[in-house]
Amino acid sequence: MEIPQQQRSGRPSALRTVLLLLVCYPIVRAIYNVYFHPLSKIPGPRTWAASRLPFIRSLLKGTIVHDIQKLHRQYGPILRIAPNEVTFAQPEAWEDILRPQLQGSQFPKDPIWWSRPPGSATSLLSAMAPDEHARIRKALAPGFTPRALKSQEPFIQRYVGLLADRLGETVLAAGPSSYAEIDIGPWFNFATFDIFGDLGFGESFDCLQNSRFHPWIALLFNSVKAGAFISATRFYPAVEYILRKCIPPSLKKMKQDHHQQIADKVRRRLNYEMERPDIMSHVIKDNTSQGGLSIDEINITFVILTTAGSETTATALSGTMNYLVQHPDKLRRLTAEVRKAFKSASETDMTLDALQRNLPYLNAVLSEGLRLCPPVPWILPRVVPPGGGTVCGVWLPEGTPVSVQAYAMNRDPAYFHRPDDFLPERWLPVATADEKSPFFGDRREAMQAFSLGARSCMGQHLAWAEMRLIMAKLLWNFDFAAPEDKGKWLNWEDLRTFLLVEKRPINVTLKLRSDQEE
Ligand code: HEM
Repeated sequence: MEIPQQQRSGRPSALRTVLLLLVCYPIVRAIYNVYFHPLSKIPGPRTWAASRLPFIRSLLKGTIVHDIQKLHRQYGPILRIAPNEVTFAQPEAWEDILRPQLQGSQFPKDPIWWSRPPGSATSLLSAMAPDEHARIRKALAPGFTPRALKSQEPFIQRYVGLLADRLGETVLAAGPSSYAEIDIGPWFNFATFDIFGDLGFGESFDCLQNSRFHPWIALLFNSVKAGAFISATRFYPAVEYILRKCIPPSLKKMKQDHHQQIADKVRRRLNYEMERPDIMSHVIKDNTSQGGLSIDEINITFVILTTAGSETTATALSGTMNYLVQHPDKLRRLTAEVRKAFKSASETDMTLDALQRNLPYLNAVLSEGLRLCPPVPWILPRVVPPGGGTVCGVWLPEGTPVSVQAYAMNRDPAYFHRPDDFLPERWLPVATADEKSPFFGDRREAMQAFSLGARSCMGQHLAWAEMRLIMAKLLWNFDFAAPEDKGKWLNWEDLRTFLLVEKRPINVTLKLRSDQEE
């Protein structure tokens, strides 16, 4: 049978039209994005303004924080990093985005990064609506006050003591009067995970006991990395849909087992008959009142707290120690301060109170560590609320994702003198009081390692307590140094970021302090 002429030519021409559209649409869209989009006047590279792809590439490579830092240097503190997104490296952005003054003008979280996976309960981090977030935060808050911290001090002291003991054994195993060369990074993780295990679930993860990660924790960083990949797919819902369909059953089973383990841990803690002043005790106590948390909300929130509270603190400690051993003069000054302040490193001498009050250089060193190695190097996007909003003097249409670049800002010469150098002195009181100090003009408010506002870090008192005690106890007990072979030194700027910082070995040498050997 002969196919009519119209039909014969119709198919190819329909196909041609579809192909033409597929080719033309992205080009037209890119031209619109660069020249006619409401954000077209905001500085930034054209390729990033034209399409989301350069951003995604940088995110998946783990270089997003450094790429954006370079772009800020080139284009200034207000930067368009995707067709519809703007990021800021200007101190005022903290207040404008995270603590807006006008009632009802909260910038909610961008669901691309935070929305919960299907079937999962709402957690503190995934709660989008301000009132739902406030309900969960209120239930957790009593466990994070300075008063609660006081009653949690014995738990913290126990694990930090165990950390010092285990490192002491490692040194002794290397032979008398000798020194050990170790990667100190995992040890910080062991301590912070064990502390949170006990404060959160009533049982440590036994990382210090076994000198290795609990299998569950070994999965956590990979899941944070996977989180970056999942967020990338969400920019293209069809890709996200297909990838979700392709998840192998073995991976789904692993996830289920993981959740079951957490649920078991939480159940065991909830069944305790004895009172213990940990974080969970406050959740249980207040849970009978209206607005308490469901068991699923407790499970998921405590999983998130485990990473939020442990990985971050360990990163800050790793970064600070890495800078210290590479700056022997600062290390010497800090070690001397710690050893002079305490007769012993016992719980009764080296208290959290004393560490906070009497060691200005320790506090300055940790602040400098947080500046150069922020554990949360960029605050993931919030969304401009209905009606639009102004950030750093720029009006933005509603729905625009906006973020704060902590890493770029902390190393910006516009805000800090010699910004890439490790100079704890900038945080000493004299630097703010003495006009002649080179650090007098530093914009210290640019550094907000714990963020600001309704969603700022709940665990900052705990984090400071852990950082001070761990650093002081180790320096009191051991002499630290960098390995002689500079090839083993880590350059913090080389680390990749997948929402959190991906660490590499922090090689240090340590021996028992020389005035104690005999
Ligand atoms: C040096 C250590 C730490 C740093 C630098 C840090 C930093 C931060 C930052 C920047 C945020 C805000 C993230 C955002 O809004 O996108 C945050 C949130 C949070 N942090 Fe931390 N954190 C640290 C340790 C801890 C610890 C020890 C805990 C307690 C277990 C903790 C619990 C939380 C919680 C619960 C939130 C979410 C608060 C909310 O959404 O209402 N953090 N942290």
